[in-house]
Amino acid sequence: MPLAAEPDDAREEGEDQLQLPTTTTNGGPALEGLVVGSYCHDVLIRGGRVVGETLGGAAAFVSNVLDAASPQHDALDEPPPVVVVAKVGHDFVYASAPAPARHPPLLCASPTTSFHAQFSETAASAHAPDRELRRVRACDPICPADLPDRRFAYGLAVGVAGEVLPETLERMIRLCRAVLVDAQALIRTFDGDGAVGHVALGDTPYARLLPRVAFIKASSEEAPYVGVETARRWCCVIVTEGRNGCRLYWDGGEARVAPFPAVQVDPTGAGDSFLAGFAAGLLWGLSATDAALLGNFFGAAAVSQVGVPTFHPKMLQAVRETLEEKITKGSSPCINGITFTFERSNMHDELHAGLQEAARLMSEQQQADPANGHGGDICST
Ligand SMILES: Nc1ncnc2c1ncn2[C@@H]1O[C@H](COP(=O)(O)OP(=O)(O)O)[C@@H](O)[C@H]1O
Ligand SMILES: O=P([O-])([O-])O[C@@H]1[C@@H](O)[C@H](O)[C@@H](O)[C@H](O)[C@@H]1O
Repeated sequence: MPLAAEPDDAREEGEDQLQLPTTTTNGGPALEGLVVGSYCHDVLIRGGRVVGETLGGAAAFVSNVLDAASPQHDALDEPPPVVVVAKVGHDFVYASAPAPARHPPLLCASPTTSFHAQFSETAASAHAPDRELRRVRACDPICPADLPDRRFAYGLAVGVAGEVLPETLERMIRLCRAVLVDAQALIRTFDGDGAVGHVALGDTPYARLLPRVAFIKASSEEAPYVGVETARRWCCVIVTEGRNGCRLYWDGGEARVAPFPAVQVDPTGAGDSFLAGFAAGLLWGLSATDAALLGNFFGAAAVSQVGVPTFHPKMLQAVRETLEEKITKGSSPCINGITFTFERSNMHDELHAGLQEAARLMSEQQQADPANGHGGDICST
C-alpha cells in the first residue's frame, strides 16, 4: 500500500532546501505535527432557541487532544510541538480560549467562519444525523503559502468549511511524512443558504491525492460519499459510528473497535477528537486498530461536554499510565515508521480495559460538574 510514510518525494523545485525536523536528544526526528483547518464560531440551536455558543472548528478540538494526549518528549517532559494553521476574522471571540491561545490563528479581513447547528428535538438514533449544519459565514481559505516552509512528522487536514484547498492538501503531503485527513474537509458542499451537503470524493480534485494520504476518517453519514471499497485500496479508511465505536478498512483487512461509555450532552467535535486521539495513538507507537481505541476514548470525552472539552488531570494521568504500562519501552512511533501496522495487537483488550478505567474517572468528573462550565446539556429531550 503506497502509504506516505516518508515525506513525499515528488517535490517541487526548491523544496529540497526546506528545513528538516529538528532532531531529539536521542537522535530520532522530532515528531512535530501540522494541523490545517480554521477555528470557527458554533451556534447551537434547539427548538428554534439558541442553547449554546462555543468555540468550534476541527482544529480547536484536534489541537486540544493532541496537546493533552501526545506522548511526552523524554528529555523535555512536554508533548511534541503542534503547529496549527487556522484563519479567523477580527470578530473572533475565542482568541483567549486555551486551544487558540496556545496555537494563535492567522487574522484575515473576512469574518470568522460560523456554523449554526440545529439539533433535533427527538433523541438521535445511531444512524440518523443528530444535527443539521449551516455555514453562515466563511473565512478565507488556507492557501499553500500559509503553511510553514519546513517538514513535519505528520499532518492533519481538518477543514470544516472547504478551507483546505486541494493545492493546500497537496502541499501538506509534500511537507509531512504521513497525512491524516478528515473526509469532511474534502466532501462538504454548501447550498445558497449555507446548508451542508456532500459530494462524492471521486468527483472532487482531492481524489487524485488519496494514494498519497495515509488515513482518511469519515463518519457513517460521510462514508458512502468517500466510497470505502475504492478508497481502502489507496489508504486506510476509518468509519466512525457514534456511540458504537468505529471500523477500520485497509487493503486486505478490517477491524471493529469497541467504544467507551459516555453520557452525551453535545455531539459536536466527536469526530475531530476521535481523529486526534487516533493520531496520538500512532505517536505512542500503537497499531492503527489499537490507536483507534484512543480515538474512541477521546470521541467519548468530546460528547460528554459542551464545546471543546476540558480534560481532568487525573483522567489524563490514567490514560498516560495505561499507555506507558502497555507499550513496550523502545517501541517507535508508528507514524514515524516506514509502514504502518494495522492489525490489533495482543494487548488490545487490556488497553481497552485500562482506558475504561480512565473513562470511569471522566464520568465521575462529569457527575461532579454536570454543566461542565459551558451551559448544560444540548442533547436530552
Ligand atoms: N454517544 C457516544 N458515546 C460514546 N462514544 C461516542 C459517542 N458519540 C461519538 N462517540 C465517539 O466519537 C467518535 C466519532 O463520533 P461520530 O458521531 O461517529 O462522528 P462525527 O462527530 O464526525 O459525526 C465515535 O467513533 C466514537 O468513538
Ligand atoms: O462534530 P464534528 O463533525 O467532529 O466536527 C464539527 C464540524 O462538523 C462543524 O462544522 C464545526 O462547526 C464544529 O465545531 C466541529 O468541528
